[in-house]
Amino acid sequence: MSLAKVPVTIVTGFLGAGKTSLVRHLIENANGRRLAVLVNEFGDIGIDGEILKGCADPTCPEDAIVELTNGCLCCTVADEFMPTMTALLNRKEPPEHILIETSGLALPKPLLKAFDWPDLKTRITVDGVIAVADAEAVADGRFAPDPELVARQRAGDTSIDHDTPLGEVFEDQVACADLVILNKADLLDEARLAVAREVVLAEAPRPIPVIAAIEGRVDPRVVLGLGAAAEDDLDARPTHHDHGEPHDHDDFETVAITLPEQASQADIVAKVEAAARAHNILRVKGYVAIAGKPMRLLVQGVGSRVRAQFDRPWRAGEERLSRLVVIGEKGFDAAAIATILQGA
Ligand SMILES: Nc1nc2c(ncn2[C@@H]2O[C@H](COP(=O)(O)OP(=O)(O)OP(=O)(O)O)[C@@H](O)[C@H]2O)c(=O)[nH]1
Repeated sequence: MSLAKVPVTIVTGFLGAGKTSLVRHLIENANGRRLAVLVNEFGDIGIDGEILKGCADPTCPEDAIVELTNGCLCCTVADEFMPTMTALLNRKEPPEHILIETSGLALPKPLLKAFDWPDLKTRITVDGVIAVADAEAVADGRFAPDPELVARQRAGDTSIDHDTPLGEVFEDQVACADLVILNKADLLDEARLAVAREVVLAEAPRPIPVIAAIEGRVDPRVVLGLGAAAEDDLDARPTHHDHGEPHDHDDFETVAITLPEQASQADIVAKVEAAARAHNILRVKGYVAIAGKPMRLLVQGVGSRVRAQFDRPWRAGEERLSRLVVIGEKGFDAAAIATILQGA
């Protein structure tokens, strides 16, 4: 057995920023390197795992893509995370690199701490923490209330205060990162991209590279092999929960809404857009059955931007079930959203 530790890359980033797109790109461009992927999502519908299994190949076979949907990885370390990691490491052909996609609501630091456990530390090293950010959302000030203020504060070197749950999650993710990817660069011009970059740099507690990307397309050599050994470097990665406060998941709410078969792709996209305009929805994703279509439709919304594509045929015997997971800040009006989505 080799004594070399297996490198692990943790991919963090807010809901809908492009983590799955990045992981998918890394699988597709593995250059023969044997990969394993662990995906964590809140909610019982594992959509990211489904998407990623769709691009499984010999270097990253389907059974090396594992999904844990039972909540926060770091809260299930003993019961789920450790056994899963051990099983991946004990595969007959062990992975040469492991990618972990965290839930968009997860704080990466508590997970990072799990790698400091003796059981894992002897076998694994955290090669790097990659934070994927939605460049448009960052430039729009959806995480930092006022990007210009942030830039001014940065110039004055005062620390920036966040009191929104969104801001806190974003701040913790950037604070933990070895590299930030400003994804969705296609949606911004150079000037707004520069604003987004400023916001990220203002958040980062230490100098880190910030690179722009579209659909997570970044050269794997830039993302993998950072050699950060992040598990030995926890103090450089501050979090809102360093002082003993437990983190909870109460700031956000997830509901799964079952829908009847939809008349057309345009129909369901229009409904999701309408719901997102009327309510403060952070993320929508799921599969939908369209009348007369043998393929299932993958529907994804981030804020009010909605995308849909047919991904694969419904399998023989598989129920043509349409279900969308909707995530919002706590207290959002799930019933009203369901009414819009279920509307005829
Ligand atoms: N315009 C644009 N859309 C993108 C880009 N990258 C991803 N998307 C879309 O953004 C949505 C979210 O992408 P994902 O890769 O699933 O994001 P994620 O961070 O994994 O999402 P969660 O796992 O739900 O947090 C999808 O509809 C993607 O097609 C990009 O570079 N440009």
